[in-house]
Amino acid sequence: MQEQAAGAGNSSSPRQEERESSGGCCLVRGPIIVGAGPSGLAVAATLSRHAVPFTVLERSDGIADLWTNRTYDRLRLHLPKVFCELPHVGFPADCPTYPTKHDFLRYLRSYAARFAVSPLFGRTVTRARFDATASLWRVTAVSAADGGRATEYASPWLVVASGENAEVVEPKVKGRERFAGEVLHSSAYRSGERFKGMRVLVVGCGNSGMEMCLDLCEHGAMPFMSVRSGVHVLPREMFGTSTFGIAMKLLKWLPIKLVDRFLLLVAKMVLGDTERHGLRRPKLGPLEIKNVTGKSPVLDVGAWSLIKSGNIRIVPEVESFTGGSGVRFVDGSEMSFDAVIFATGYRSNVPSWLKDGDLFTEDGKPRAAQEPSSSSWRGPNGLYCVGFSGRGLLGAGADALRAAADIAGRWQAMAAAAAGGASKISSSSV
Ligand SMILES: Cc1cc2nc3c(=O)[nH]c(=O)nc-3n(C[C@H](O)[C@H](O)[C@H](O)COP(=O)(O)OP(=O)(O)OC[C@H]3O[C@@H](n4cnc5c(N)ncnc54)[C@H](O)[C@@H]3O)c2cc1C
Ligand SMILES: NC(=O)C1=CN([C@@H]2O[C@H](COP(=O)(O)OP(=O)(O)OC[C@H]3O[C@@H](n4cnc5c(N)ncnc54)[C@H](OP(=O)(O)O)[C@@H]3O)[C@@H](O)[C@H]2O)C=CC1
Ligand SMILES: O=C(O)C(=O)Cc1c[nH]c2ccccc12
Repeated sequence: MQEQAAGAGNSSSPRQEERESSGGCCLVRGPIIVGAGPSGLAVAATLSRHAVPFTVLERSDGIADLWTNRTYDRLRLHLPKVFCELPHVGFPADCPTYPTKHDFLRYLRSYAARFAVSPLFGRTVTRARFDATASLWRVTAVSAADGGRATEYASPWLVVASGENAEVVEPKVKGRERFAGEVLHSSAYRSGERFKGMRVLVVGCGNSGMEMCLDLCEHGAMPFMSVRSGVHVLPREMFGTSTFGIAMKLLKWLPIKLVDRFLLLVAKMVLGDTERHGLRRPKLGPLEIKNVTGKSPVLDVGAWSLIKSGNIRIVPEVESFTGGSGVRFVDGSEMSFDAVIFATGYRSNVPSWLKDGDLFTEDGKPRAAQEPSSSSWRGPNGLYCVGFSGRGLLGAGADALRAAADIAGRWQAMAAAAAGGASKISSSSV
């Protein structure tokens, strides 16, 4: 049966044609791309420039689900826009240096429209395996709107672009079911407005935890931030320019350890000693730890001064919920809260559906991240990974360019071989 494309214009798009093959499987033209976030869009756009067709499968009902449905209202990119551009198109000149999430979404929508990327929405990829006999990736996607109907798509190339933040991470804390107040993950937090006057425990001190505490304060709530192992806090800007931009420039000339020492020296001058206020700094420097473990430094947008002034209070790691509004910490102390927000991060979901290829560890990280000599963007048998290098949007764009160029080379070689075969047939039949 011919699979009907869900997104408007998809079935009519020559780039995303699907061809029926036997056994209820759609053999698609060009690669299958899993995910229509910034990474998936960047690969699709670059393929489009190489005149290679593609099929994008996206579980949500629109592009960039993370940015559309799983982020808070006050979110802005914390790197300047020049470091967050996707390949081929910059942000508009009138867009602020640190675009809001709405600016970013506008940019992504216009990017998708410009390159005629029309994903098949509502398709959750649940399985992908390489069929060595047919030399094809067989990708199963389930459509909730269609009563959970599963469709198999097949292609010689599979691009994994489902993101490092596909699923929420929430620790299983003892006694959670006995907590009387609301418990939510940062991905479900929109604004501090409805927490006005409430004592809110925010678990985690990454960028999400910090920015939510700031937002809660600004909305008249009383935030407490639970810290397990500490974090590097850096000012978002140093000497009037972005800290990230300065770091990138210095890295061209200096080793990472030296750049880290410089960043920490300036951070100490600007922010003071964070350890004195309960935020221990990790042993590795801010850039090195990002490289080695993926842990992001906090780029401060205002929370730090509220920690210093005591408006955001630091508390230890949570041990258990004690019933009612009580929470016990690992140092044995107890406090009561009206709500708890887990700002405990995200993980990729690739290991749950990618059944072949040795590119990912069991916890969803590209193996190459542990082996710096190997590349994380290409795996065996026509498998590609975009957006898993732990280097944000800039890294995703670089992966996309490499993956699309590699696929385009193979696509063109196949097309040339097919044309050669066809001309042989036609000349022999004349
Ligand atoms: C709050 C927040 C702020 C951030 N800010 C910045 C920033 O300022 N600068 C920066 O460089 N980076 C930032 N990041 C990092 C972020 O990872 C990137 O900005 C960007 O979203 C990565 O794009 P992506 O396409 O790889 O992943 P995502 O944006 O997560 O997109 C992946 C897409 O794949 C879909 N998907 C997942 N699983 C499946 C499946 N099984 N089947 C089908 N579809 C699937 C998802 O629905 C989603 O639409 C931020 C992250 C967060 C959480
Ligand atoms: N404005 C922006 O651009 C923003 C960007 N981001 C980015 O989004 C990504 C995700 O950020 P974020 O959501 O903050 O997640 P992170 O993974 O960066 O931080 C998670 C936090 O939760 C803590 N944590 C995790 N598990 C547990 C546990 N079991 N018990 C106690 N604490 C725990 C971690 O502590 P520990 O270190 O001890 O594991 C850490 O402090 C990052 O790349 C970040 O930079 C996020 C928000 C805003
Ligand atoms: O927001 C993030 O965590 C990102 O992935 C962006 C990013 C990539 N490399 C960095 C180094 C320092 C701070 C942020 C980033």
